[in-house]
Amino acid sequence: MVGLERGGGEKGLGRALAASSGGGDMTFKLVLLRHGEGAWNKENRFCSWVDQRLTPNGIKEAQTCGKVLKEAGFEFDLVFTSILSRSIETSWLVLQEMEQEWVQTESSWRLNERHYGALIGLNRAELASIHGEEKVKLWRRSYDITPPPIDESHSHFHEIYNDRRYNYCDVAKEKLPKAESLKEVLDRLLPYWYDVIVPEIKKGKCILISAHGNSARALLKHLEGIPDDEIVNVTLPTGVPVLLELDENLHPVRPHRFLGNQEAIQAAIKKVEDQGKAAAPGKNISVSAN
Ligand SMILES: O=C(OP(=O)(O)O)[C@H](O)COP(=O)(O)O
Repeated sequence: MVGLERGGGEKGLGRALAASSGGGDMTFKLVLLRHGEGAWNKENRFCSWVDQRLTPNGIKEAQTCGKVLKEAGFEFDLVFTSILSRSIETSWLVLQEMEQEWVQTESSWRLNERHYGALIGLNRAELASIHGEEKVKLWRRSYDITPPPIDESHSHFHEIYNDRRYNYCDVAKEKLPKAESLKEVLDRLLPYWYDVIVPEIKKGKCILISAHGNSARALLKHLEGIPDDEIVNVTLPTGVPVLLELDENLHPVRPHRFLGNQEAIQAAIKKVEDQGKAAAPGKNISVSAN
């Protein structure tokens, strides 16, 4: 369990930083979150736009996250999620734990996980044993490499594109991505960030964004100006709140902070990184190494 006592100094953090003016300068706080563990996180498969539920462990992670944020004194005014169930379910559990279930929530496909194209459903370790760990790392963590696109022959194509949640997007269904690099995630996320989220932050609202490993990485890259060749080293664990403190121009006033037990968080990051290590070759892997 993530314990505040070990991290130290987090009690009252939310209150102290709530759009406050310390020394005359406005500081906005924003909490970014990758949802709790989903079924395919556990199976080490690229989940992406396939709608998977939280595992019992993922539910616990979300509840622990809620406890951490409550203990730190956060009072959210608005929550944003993707339209994938695991990010929505995580936000419910966090708010429930914080006794803030009433907080308004808005969901957009623009916060969805990166579209992993033809890699969706594949096991990372098996893929690494075929194509090599370096190639899998490039697919997972590079900035501008787009994986092979999904097509109708993919076993999850129709499940994704016939899902009626995509009828309500602000782009036509046929224009939705078929694969994305991190750069392409940022391209579709930024209009939502600037048009919808930023105005709310500038009103002084305390915002939680419950998103995904790569949609959260893309936003973090943008906000912190992380260079293209350094974003490869940024990995987010499931269910751990990331605090960003921004000035009035939405520039970070200090580097982002993971809230909770720092030892446990570092171990969780390593676990996500290790998902790309090679294992014995499996069956049913049919992606071309282009
Ligand atoms: O669905 C995914 O991310 P999510 O669990 O944050 O929604 C991706 O499969 C994450 O894969 P990655 O950690 O290899 O980028």
